[in-house]
Amino acid sequence: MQEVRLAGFRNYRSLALGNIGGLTIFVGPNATGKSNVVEGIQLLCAHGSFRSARGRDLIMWGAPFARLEARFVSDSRDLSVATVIEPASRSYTLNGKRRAAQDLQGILPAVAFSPDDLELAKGSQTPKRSAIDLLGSQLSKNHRVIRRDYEKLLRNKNALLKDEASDVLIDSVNDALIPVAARLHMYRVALFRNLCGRMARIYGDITDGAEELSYSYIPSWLPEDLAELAESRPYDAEMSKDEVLDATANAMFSRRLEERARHRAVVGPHADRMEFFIDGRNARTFASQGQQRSIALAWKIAEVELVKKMLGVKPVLLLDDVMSELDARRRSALVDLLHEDIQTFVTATDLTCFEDDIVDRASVLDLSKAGVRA
Ligand SMILES: Nc1ncnc2c1ncn2[C@@H]1O[C@H](COP(=O)(O)OP(=O)(O)OP(=O)(O)O)[C@@H](O)[C@H]1O
Repeated sequence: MQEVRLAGFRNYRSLALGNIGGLTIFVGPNATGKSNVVEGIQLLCAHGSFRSARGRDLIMWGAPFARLEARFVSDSRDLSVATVIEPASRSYTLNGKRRAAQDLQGILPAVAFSPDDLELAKGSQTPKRSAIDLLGSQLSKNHRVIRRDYEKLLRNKNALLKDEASDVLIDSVNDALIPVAARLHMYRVALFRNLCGRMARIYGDITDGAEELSYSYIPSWLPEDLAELAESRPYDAEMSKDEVLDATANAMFSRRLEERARHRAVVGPHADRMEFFIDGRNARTFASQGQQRSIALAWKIAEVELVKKMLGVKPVLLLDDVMSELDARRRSALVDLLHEDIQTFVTATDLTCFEDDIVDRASVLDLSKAGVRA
């Protein structure tokens, strides 16, 4: 990425970054807009962001729309991508020509790591599902399209359940939902398995082989006794697409009264869970904060590896405010990536958490300085 421009985005009326090198460190006191720049770059690359904000939150207060643009070289070609964000819609261009978001997928992939990711091994499941789908959407157009279709159908179903619609209407939306749910499940599980295989090795490296990382992917349709078991020890069952289809359809049927009573869908990939285990014990309940952070770090390093392997390009790495959150050992695992010739943007309130050699080869941009923000 050689150039980035943000206009009417978050707290930036206009920000232009040119001659971008391998490593850029954005510094500035709290609330200067460091995370905002990183979010803008991630939206340009991944067409999604670690903050999952609505359009109207991304547009500068009072501005009609936001425009993000990046110039970069891919396969020796000069390319420019732009995203225009309006309150209720987004549009994308490649070299000035209008494109669908999925057509730009994977051209300029990004891996972002923010303090929220440090919670990836903890309780809430939503960030894990979002992280795996955001990664999948960058790696495969199909994953993106299926996820979008699934979310649309799920919104329809939830609206019907809320309105206490007739069984006929709910059955018809279920008929459309089941195959899409099964496909999204298959994509997710394959990706999660691939990611976790790498994470296990990376986690072993971070802990000098002293601890073993394993995982469970717990589908929402798993019977309660098996789901409980999968929460207490690693679970990774291989199932064919037809088996997943049947399991989804059966669970939707057997839990239809529960869905009616709760006025929302309880079966489907939006309710699947992912758990990690250290030496066979559930990390959510037993891991120390440091161990949970190592899992998050292993997840992110594994994402970088996967993007490189599957897309054949190095992702842009966005490290928002995480350096100061990691101890020296974990920071050094992350810094190893900075030596891998991966274009990286890092934010920090000051430079104290960086080794001298890192600062020496970085472009340091103080976002609080006049002239940086117009
Ligand atoms: N749509 C918007 N329009 C204008 N300003 C916004 C908008 N959204 C967020 N902001 C402002 O942007 C400011 C900077 O936010 P940002 O999260 O980038 O700060 P930061 O430099 O990363 O801070 P910290 O070091 O505390 O994480 C915040 O004060 C916020 O109120």
